[in-house]
Amino acid sequence: TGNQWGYGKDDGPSAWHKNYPIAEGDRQSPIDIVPNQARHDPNLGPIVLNYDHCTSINIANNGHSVVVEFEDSDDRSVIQGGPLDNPYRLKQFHFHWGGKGCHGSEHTVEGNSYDSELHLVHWNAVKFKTFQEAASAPDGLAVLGIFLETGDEHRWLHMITDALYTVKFKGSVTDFKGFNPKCLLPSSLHYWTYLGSLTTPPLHESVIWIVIKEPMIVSDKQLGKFRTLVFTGEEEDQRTRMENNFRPPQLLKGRKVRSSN
Ligand SMILES: COc1ccc(C[C@H]2SC(=S)NC2=O)c(OC)c1
Ligand SMILES: [Zn+2]
Repeated sequence: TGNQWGYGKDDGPSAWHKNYPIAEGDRQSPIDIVPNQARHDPNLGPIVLNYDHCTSINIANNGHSVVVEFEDSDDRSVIQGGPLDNPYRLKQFHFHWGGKGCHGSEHTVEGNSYDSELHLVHWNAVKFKTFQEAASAPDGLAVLGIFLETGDEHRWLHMITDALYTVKFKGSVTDFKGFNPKCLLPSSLHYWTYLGSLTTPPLHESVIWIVIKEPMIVSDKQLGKFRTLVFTGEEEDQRTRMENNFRPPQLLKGRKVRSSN
C-alpha cells in the first residue's frame, strides 16, 4: 500500500524521499558528528532525567524496531535541562542495529559507526496536547540518543533481551511493566545537541537531538538477540531478519552542533 517503507534495497532510506519529500529537507537526522567542530557552549547545562516514577507498559515489534512504550498521561517521567526550555515527557524507547559483524548506529562520530543506537523519545506536553501534534512541531520532540558498543555484558540489558523472543514477529505486543530505562544510561551524560528530525518516515523536522558521548557497553550475545526479531508478520511466509534498521547520516546543511562540557 501507499506509504510502505522499510530498510531494504527498494523501500529503504534512498527511496523514502518519493513518499516523504522532507527527506531532502534542511534539518534531517541522523548526522555525522565531528567533535572538534562542535561548538562548546558554556550555557548548556546538564541533562536532568526524572524517570523515578516512570511506568513502562509494553514491548512491541512494529515491523521496524522493538519499542517499549510508557504511560505519558502526566509528567511522571521527564527529561529537562540542557538545550530544553520545557520538560519533555518520555513516550517510548527503541533501538537501531546492524547485521552480524556490521555496525548499526544512526549517528556517526567522525565517520565511525557504533554497533547500535538507543533512542529515548520524549514530547513537549507543555506546548502540545498530544504526542502526534508535538511530533510535527519544530520544538515538539526531544530524543536522547545513546550509542551501544560491544564489550562486556550489560548487567541490565538482559531485562530487554530476555523479552525479545515474545515479540519476534511484526505486530506482536507483550506486557512489559516495571522497567526503568535509567539503568541503561552510561555514567557520564555529556552530550552533543543539534536540531534534526525523526529518522524514519514521516521524517518530521521536530526533534531536538541530545546525543550522549559515552557509549553503553553490551555483549555481542546480547546484541545478537535483537537479530532474532523479524520485520515480517507471523502470517507471512517470507521471514526477513530484523537488522540494519538504521538511516545513514544526512547533510548538515549549515547546522551547528553544540557540545556540553
Ligand atoms: C510520529 O511518528 C513517528 C514515527 C516513527 C518514530 C520512530 C522513529 S523517529 C526516531 S528518532 N527513530 C525512529 O525509529 C517516531 O518516534 C518519535 C514517531
Ligand atoms: Zn530511532
